[in-house]
Amino acid sequence: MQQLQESIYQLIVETSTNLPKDVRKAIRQAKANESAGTRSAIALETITNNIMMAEGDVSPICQDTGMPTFKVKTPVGVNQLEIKKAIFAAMEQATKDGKLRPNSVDSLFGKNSGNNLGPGTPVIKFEQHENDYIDIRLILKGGGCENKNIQYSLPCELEGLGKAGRDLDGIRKCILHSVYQAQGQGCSAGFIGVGIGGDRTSGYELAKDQLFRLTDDVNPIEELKAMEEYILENANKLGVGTMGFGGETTLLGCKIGVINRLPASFFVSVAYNCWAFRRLGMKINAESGEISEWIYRDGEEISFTNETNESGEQPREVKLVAPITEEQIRELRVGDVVSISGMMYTGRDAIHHHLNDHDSPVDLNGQIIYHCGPVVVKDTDGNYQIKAAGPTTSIREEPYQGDIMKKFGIRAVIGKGGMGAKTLKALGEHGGVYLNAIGGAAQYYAQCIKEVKGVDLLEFGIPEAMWHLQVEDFKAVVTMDSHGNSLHQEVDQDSLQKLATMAEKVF
Ligand SMILES: O=C(O)C[C@H](O)C(=O)O
Ligand code: SF4
Repeated sequence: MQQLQESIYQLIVETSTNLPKDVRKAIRQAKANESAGTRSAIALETITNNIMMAEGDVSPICQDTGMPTFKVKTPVGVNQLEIKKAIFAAMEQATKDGKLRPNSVDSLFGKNSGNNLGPGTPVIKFEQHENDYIDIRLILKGGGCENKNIQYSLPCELEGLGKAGRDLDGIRKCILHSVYQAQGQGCSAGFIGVGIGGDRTSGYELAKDQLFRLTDDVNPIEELKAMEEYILENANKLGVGTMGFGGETTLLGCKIGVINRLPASFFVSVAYNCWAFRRLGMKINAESGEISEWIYRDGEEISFTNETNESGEQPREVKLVAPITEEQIRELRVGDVVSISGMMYTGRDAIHHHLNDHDSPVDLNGQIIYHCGPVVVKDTDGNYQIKAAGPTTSIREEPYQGDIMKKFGIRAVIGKGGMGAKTLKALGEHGGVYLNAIGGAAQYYAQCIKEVKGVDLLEFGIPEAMWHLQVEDFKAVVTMDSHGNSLHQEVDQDSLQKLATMAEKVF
């Protein structure tokens, strides 16, 4: 049991900190395809640096270590309850060690269990197999990309593509649409797993199962092989690009599976996974609990160190230190890069909900709010250490953001994926700016955080508390300015037009 727990702990740590080779390969290709100096190229540079930093420091690639999902195959006769116990204990340890963020939240009362255990967490699926070893695979899929999963019920009418019928071409349209609707919000470029058929539950299950396939495997069903190739090629013509910045690569992988359906139902379910596609596996000796082999680790080592693009024209870089004045904000334009030093305050879902009808625990006048739920541990001296701190998807705060900026005099918000029309209007009225940080680059940003100066509302749990952070040279891109410009709106409209050129029947 102790050895089994130790092996599973290794699996968790490696999955969270060391991106698999096939995923790295796809990212390396995306980087090679991007022209030097573009926003997407710069974002990919940060992403690849982040991947290397996470591996080197054995720290989470992304602060959102997701919904841990274990798929376990055991020889007949192995005690599955023992395995479950070992998984729970290993999860708890990995959370304590800052390799996982406490991510299990009571849905009714909002309390974070603090140890990643609770009703429904983690997800563990058992099966038996004829082999004599335990095959255990783990995927850590974050909440932001999970929110971009989508399920279609055919026939249906799709934006840009028109009617999608109960046939291969209808399926093609759904899959293309799924990539379009994700935009940059699930930290594109992403990977998709698609499930055709089943009921609503088994359809999604099948879609997620596809994420356990290697990115370069070949679909044994001829039609699906052709579909996977078609989608990968054509989704990359949408121009959403890394983080939704526009660019050459929008999709890094597409895997499609099929099961039977009911006569009345025809579901196409899509599981969207961000570039931080964390999945690993191992074979464990059923007697001793020792690791006998890693899965998803074959092949050449993939690093990015020598791949640095020669930079083309560099965007304008503006230094910001809070408190920021309205005049400073009005000077910023979409496309500018800002480098922030000084203070910023984290605030995500619970904080925005709270600030809507409460006072702020700190004076936010002229300040910067960072949409971020970090991984935090206390060191031996009792000081908080930020272990991972990338941005979270900002659009969830759309109902609140504009009002809260005006109410407290906040001048800048940092997040990812962009915000909507209401916030854009408020930025213009109030003199505010939206800054896009690179999603998933949790090590890169953690390194910019020099000190935790304080924390408020810790009762909301570590990811949801308001952390007072002192930062140095924290870089982000202006993607929505106070003059009515939004890069996100532009990329969305442009990609919708491109999607519409793909309406004609192909399959
Ligand atoms: O919860 C987070 O920190 C990020 C989340 O995965 C997101 O993409 O919004
Ligand atoms: S922040 Fe981005 S990279 Fe991290 S889990 Fe969310 S979608 Fe994935």
